[in-house]
Amino acid sequence: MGRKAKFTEGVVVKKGPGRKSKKQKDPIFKKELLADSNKPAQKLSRRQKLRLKKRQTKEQETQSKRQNNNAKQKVKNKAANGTADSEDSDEITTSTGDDSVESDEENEESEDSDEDNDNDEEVNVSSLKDISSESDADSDDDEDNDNDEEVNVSSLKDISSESDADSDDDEDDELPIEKQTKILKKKQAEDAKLAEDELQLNIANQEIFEFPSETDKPETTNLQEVQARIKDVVMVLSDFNKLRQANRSRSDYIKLLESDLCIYYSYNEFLMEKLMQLFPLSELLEFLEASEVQRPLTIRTNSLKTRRRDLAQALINRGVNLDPIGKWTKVGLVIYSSQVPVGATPEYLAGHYMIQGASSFLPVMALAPQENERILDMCAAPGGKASHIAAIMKNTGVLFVNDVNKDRVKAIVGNFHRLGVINSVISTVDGRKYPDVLKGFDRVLLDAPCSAKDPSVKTSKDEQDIQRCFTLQRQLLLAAIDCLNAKSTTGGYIVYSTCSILPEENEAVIDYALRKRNVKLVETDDEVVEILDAGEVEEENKIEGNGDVEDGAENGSNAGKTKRKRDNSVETRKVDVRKEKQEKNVTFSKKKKKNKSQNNTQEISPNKNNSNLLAKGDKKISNSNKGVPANVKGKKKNKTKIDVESNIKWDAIPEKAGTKLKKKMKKLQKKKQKLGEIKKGNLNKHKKGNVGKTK
Ligand SMILES: C[S@@+](CC[C@H](N)C(=O)[O-])C[C@H]1O[C@@H](n2cnc3c(N)ncnc32)[C@H](O)[C@@H]1O
Repeated sequence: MGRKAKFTEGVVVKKGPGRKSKKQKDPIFKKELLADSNKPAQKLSRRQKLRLKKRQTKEQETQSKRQNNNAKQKVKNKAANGTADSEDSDEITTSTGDDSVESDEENEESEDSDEDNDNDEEVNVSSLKDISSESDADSDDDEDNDNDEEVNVSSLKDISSESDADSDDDEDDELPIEKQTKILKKKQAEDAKLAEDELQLNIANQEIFEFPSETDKPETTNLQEVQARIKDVVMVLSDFNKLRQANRSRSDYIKLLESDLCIYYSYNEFLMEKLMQLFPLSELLEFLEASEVQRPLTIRTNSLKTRRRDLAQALINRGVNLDPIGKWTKVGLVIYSSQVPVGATPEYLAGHYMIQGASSFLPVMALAPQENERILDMCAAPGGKASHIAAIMKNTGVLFVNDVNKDRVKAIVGNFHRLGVINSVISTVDGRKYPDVLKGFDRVLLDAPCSAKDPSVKTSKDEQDIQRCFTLQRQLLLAAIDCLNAKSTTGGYIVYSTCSILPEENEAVIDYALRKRNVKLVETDDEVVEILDAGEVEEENKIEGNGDVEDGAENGSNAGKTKRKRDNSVETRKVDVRKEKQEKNVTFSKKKKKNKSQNNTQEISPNKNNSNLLAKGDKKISNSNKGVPANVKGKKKNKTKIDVESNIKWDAIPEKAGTKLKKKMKKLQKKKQKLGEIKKGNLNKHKKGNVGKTK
């Protein structure tokens, strides 16, 4: 950094862009300094003197060489043209002379390094300056970064050591420490090369996985070793012909993998074998890993008592860190952390929410309960899904809630009281016998008992347990179908769901019912399919439904955006995938699609009651929905309601309002009064003891 002096003018300095040139006056140089620039500076160190001497002798040598060359050239030129042109050589001589002058003025030159170089000559000068600044202890440029200077110097050193023709001279000039650095660098490069070679060798060796002998295997208790072996075996299986050991078959490797997976993930061999049959290898590992991850804590807003926005605010005020689960549900919240126990907040005790896994919302969304229907939840304890159904029904109609386990039924009663469910009849009947007690329901939910419910499922289940499970599931499903009213004007649907991923407890059960009863699978609503797809649930296990009226009604459901939202949270998605995989949902219906032709429906034989269920069902659906999907319909209805409630103060119709508005408001007032009456009526029902009533 600094200014560039104009030596020819003595006192005037060229103005450049540097800051100093603007701030300070032009420097003044002593005349004697400028007069004889070839003289060595007075205070040269011994080493500098030596260098100078060397350079001078070198210059003399080059000059004499050039003079010789010039002379030769002149002779040649004369011989060729008879004219002498020595301009170029003169220039060279001059420039060399300038260089030498400048290189000697070490202290002054170091100030000039910031100046823009306009020509090659100046570039040469500056690089020489940099080199000289190396030994200049009195460098006065306070704006230069020390480190930068070091880097420049060292890089210049490197360049010069590589390209300088006089490198021998430089080596002589090097300090011992510089020599040592060079040696060290060389050694480091050699070491790095050796390490690289060794690494390559190790990789090559690792690729050959040695199959453990029978004696080695049982001793393996180190989980890291087991994990490494799992990786190795998976690699071998991925390119079996190339990586296998000649005397080992594929089944040997698979057996080894199975036993290692059992050790590593704590499964019994029976279940691991089942899972290995179910998933391709890469998916299996993904599934096992995902199953180890703790599910996030999620809650469902009880729309009978509050709105999600208000609940979220109340919980945030208590130090709960939460978020909406996703766009696909307007009632779910995921809780990341909480300063208070989530199961004991005043909001919980007041029944503003239910602690419930997000995937548990799906069977209810698929069931798509409608207001004023007669709905049965056949295996309902502790009442998570049942209370969700009641909320969607807005406490209208009748919800029959059943579970064979009396102790668990107490939990239903407690939850319903807390959540304010007042449209229910609770019973403790063996579901298989329920058709003997009651039937004629518009919709039935069968959230069946399954092998996955038991926490010890990974180690305790065997073939017999699974068999027992799916036998019960089959019987329950047949009973549920028999409970359904084939002539229902609004429904006629069953949703079957389990937490198990085993086909024996899902697809096979459905298959059985399809053979045993006059029912058929129906398409699942797009919005639910999208949720399931986002969770990578298998295609054939679709949920059917007419849309989530509650969600749509409350907040304008927009399940189409589910995927995008899920991508935002990797952790949540991972866990959801596992849960959703476990919760396979299949739907049965005694009637079907809106566009089905009469012919089609008549082909299907009537059930026990000898009625043509499909044709009737079709008609009813189109009547009730008028061709609009239920969720869209719900949204529209609700939008009006929200507008009314948020924009108009019911008790004060402004006097200035026009007659039209007044009329409208009065109408709305009446509507609200009516709504109030209905609620009141329900409350009275509740007082009469409908809740908790058992049969
Ligand atoms: C998966 S859980 C139901 C969970 C419930 N749907 C919920 O969301 O809270 C299965 C329930 O089925 C009940 N169950 C088992 N066998 C039954 C049977 N034969 N009849 C009725 N319920 C039965 C169990 O007691 C258990 O509570």
